[in-house]
Formats: sequence, structure tokens, C-alpha cells
Amino acid sequence: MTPKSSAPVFPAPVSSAPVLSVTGLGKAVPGGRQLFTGLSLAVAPGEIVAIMGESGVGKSTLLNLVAGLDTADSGRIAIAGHDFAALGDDARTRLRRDHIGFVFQAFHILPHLTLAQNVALPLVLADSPAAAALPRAQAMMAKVGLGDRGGDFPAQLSGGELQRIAIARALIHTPSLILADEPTGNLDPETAERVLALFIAETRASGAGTVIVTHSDRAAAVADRVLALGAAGLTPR
Ligand SMILES: Nc1ncnc2c1ncn2[C@@H]1O[C@H](COP(=O)(O)OP(=O)(O)OP(=O)(O)O)[C@@H](O)[C@H]1O
Repeated sequence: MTPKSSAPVFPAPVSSAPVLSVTGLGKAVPGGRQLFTGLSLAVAPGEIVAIMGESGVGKSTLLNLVAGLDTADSGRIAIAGHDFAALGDDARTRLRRDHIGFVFQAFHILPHLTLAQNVALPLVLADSPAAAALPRAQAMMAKVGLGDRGGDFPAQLSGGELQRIAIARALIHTPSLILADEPTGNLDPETAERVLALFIAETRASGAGTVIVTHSDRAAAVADRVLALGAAGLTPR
């Protein structure tokens, strides 16, 4: 009989290295106006950072740059220690797919897929077989209170329900970094409050670093840090 090991069981190491590191970022809009220059930001694992600022100041542009969906004029962006600029197109796509969860209006739920298939998509794109991905998607949908809707299609859902699906999809592949652009935009105040509470609870449970771009004081109030984007760059609010 094998003796029972007395070796201690160590918890997974907790790394405080930033999941997002932005250094000296500069971006001008195509017309030439400088949106920001020398902008820096570090987000630790498990940290929730809200970015606020006037309309047109460049919040969504910053999020798109961090997501690798737009290219900066200067500076450096690293996700989970990987520098975007050092990677080719395929590796950059892979980094985005594996390490980032998106709650973006532009990342619409696909209308021709069932809700479970939509939620499973990040796993399938990361080469997980559908047979394994779908049960995980169902479990994630249950967490956001939509466990019985997996076979439905997006057109059958309300705005708040769709936003919950977007949250489930953003979290299913346990990303290191979650990027959310107005996660409660377009929702009535009561639904916005519920979706926000769910989003924060799930984000906290996942341990991912999170950046939320928002105009909502309610959303900012649940963040660990609130930064204002303006002419002086990112400043504490
Ligand atoms: N492709 C583009 N061509 C020209 N200008 C652009 C382009 N994309 C964004 N802009 C401009 O860049 C500026 C910043 O836009 P962005 O969407 O990042 O602002 P924002 O702070 O997120 O605004 P809002 O709070 O209204 O969503 C705006 O003035 C916008 O018109």
C-alpha cells in the first residue's frame, strides 16, 4: 500500500505582476488631433479599474488599443507579460483570444448561433471540442441566471439578458484581463444595477484584472480605482 504523502499542498502562486501594462502610449485620430500621449497604466490581477472621461476624449480608442484592435502611434502594451509589438499577427490573435475577455458592444452575440454556442465560442476558437465546450457554456450560463436558455437564440432575449450572455462569454475561457466598454450601457437603471452586480461578482471570482470604460458613477463606485482620461492623460479621480 502506498503511504499517504505528508507533503503540504501549496495553493497556486498568486502573481502580482500586472496583467496589463501600458507604457508611454500615444495616439492621434486620423484627422491629426492628438488623443493622448505618454499614457501609462498598470492593472494587477484581480484589480478592477474604471476609466471615465468626457465623450470623445478617447476612452474606447484606448480600450481598442489594449485589445489589439487598433494600433498605437507610440508606446508599449503588454498583456500578461506579452508585448503586443513583439508578436506577429497570428500570435497577437492568439494572445487576444486566450488572455482577454470582451464585453464590447461591437462584439455582438452572433444571431444564428444558440446562446450556449455563443457562450462556448471563445473555447471553440481556442480549439476546445464542442462536446467539451458546450457543457462548460451551460454551467457558465447557469451562473448568470440563464441556465435554462442555452437552446434559445439571441433574438429571444431582452437587452439585460443579452448583456448577461456577453458577460458569460467574456469569462468562460478564464481570461487574465477583462475589457468592458459600457457594460451596462443601454439598460434601464434597475437592470443595469443587476447586471453590474453580476459582472463584478463574476469578475472578482475569476481573479482577472478588469478595465471598465464607463460614464456611470454606479459602475465606477464598484471599481478599486477610478481614473479620468483627459488632456493630462489618466489621472486618479
Ligand atoms: N476612425 C476614426 N476616424 C476619425 N476619428 C475617429 C475615429 N475613431 C475615433 N475617432 C475620434 O476619436 C475621438 C475619440 O473617440 P472615442 O470613441 O475613443 O471616445 P470616447 O471617449 O470613448 O467617447 P464616448 O464616451 O462618447 O464613447 C473622437 O473624437 C472620435 O470622433
